[in-house]
Amino acid sequence: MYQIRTYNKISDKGLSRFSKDQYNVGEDVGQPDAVILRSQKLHNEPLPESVLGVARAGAGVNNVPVEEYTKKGIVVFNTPGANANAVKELVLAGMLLGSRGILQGKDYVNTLGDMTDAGEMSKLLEAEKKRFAGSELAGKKLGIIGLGAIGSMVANAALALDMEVLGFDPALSVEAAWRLSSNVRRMESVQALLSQVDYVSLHVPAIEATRNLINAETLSVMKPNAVILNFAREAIVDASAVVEALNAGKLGQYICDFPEPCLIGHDKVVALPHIGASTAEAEENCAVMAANQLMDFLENGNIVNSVNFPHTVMARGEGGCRITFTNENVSGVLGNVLSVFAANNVNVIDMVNKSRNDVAYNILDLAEKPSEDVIAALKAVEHVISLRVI
Ligand SMILES: NC(=O)c1ccc[n+]([C@@H]2O[C@H](COP(=O)([O-])OP(=O)(O)OC[C@H]3O[C@@H](n4cnc5c(N)ncnc54)[C@H](O)[C@@H]3O)[C@@H](O)[C@H]2O)c1
Ligand SMILES: O=C(O)CC[C@@H](O)C(=O)O
Repeated sequence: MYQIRTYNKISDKGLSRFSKDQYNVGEDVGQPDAVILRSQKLHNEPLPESVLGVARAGAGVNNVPVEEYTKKGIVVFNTPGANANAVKELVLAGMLLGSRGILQGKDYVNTLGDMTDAGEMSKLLEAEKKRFAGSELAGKKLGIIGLGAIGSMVANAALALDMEVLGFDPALSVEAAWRLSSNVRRMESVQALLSQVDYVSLHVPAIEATRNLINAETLSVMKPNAVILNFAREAIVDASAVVEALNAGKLGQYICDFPEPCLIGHDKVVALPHIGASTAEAEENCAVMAANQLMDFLENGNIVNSVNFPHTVMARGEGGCRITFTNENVSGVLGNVLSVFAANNVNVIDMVNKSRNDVAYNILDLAEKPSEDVIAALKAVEHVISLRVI
């Protein structure tokens, strides 16, 4: 039986992918082979040595100590694009909240609970509604920083709303470029983008290069009425610099999915409780994708959508036994492993060897299962980090 530990509320549609006769799944699983989670922070949570893979049912992996796990040979997966539509829709809602007096108008109407005369109420509302007038999105400039799964969807939707869209993404993937409308104007720097836009939406991962991407300096080039939308991560925006800019009349509004104490109650802030991906559809998509990836990894050794290991897939063939191993990405390791097979008359039928940064990953199909001594000799090869017999 494979053991899967879960953190957070993972959609049943995903968890039911794990067949009951092959998988034991739950929050209290003691010696897990794999972990599936959403936003649980794993940085200070020691994982048992038994863990081979960690699947983030979502896009961001800043809650997982990826570098540390890579050194241990733990494969980290995410679910690219699986919740992108949910985030896109909330960003659109965020832009509408920023452009019209929707929340303010609703709050005002709710103060009229003591009125009993409908005619009086109607007269009052018609007199007061000018306080809640807004402007349209059509014709406004939206800047998007990060044009991956979410950013490209937001860009295309904004174009459909007749907005002018400017984008910045120095590492745009080919797939993302294919998804993106050619009407998005490419900008060469964050500053150039920020200085022109009425709205800016952030869709970059929280990594060292994007920490406090929005700060006092970058804020200083923005239009005084501009609206920042942050549905990416807290760490990307210096919230105290944002509050200062809002208070000084140098920024229009801040609309985000990441409340911080300094933002609470500010009348130019709309802060939501990290619900960008909280739709039934997104939760299901992420959970199903994460579960499928984990099953393929545990049962076949295949690696799809990992953030730290190379994409490695080999169809199951005639072999009687499959071995996978991870090694430090230095020369000679594969040769030394194959020498162990040769010295012990083990026939390798098929194999694939891929590398990514400091790690290499290998799948080998063998004619038959090698002896325990051979497996021990393989594990002892210098620079081999971990090895499984499937
Ligand atoms: N609010 C939520 O619930 C929610 C849900 C999903 C994702 N997210 C966040 O949104 C982020 C983006 O998600 P995605 O699915 O679009 O990911 P993605 O990987 O498809 O896209 C990220 C894009 O950012 C670009 N990028 C990286 N560094 C950059 C930089 N310094 N400047 C400009 N562009 C840069 C990449 O090239 C890539 O195209 C995630 O990492 C996650 O933190 C939040
Ligand atoms: O699981 C969630 O609710 C949030 C997921 C989101 O932050 C992500 O990075 O995909």
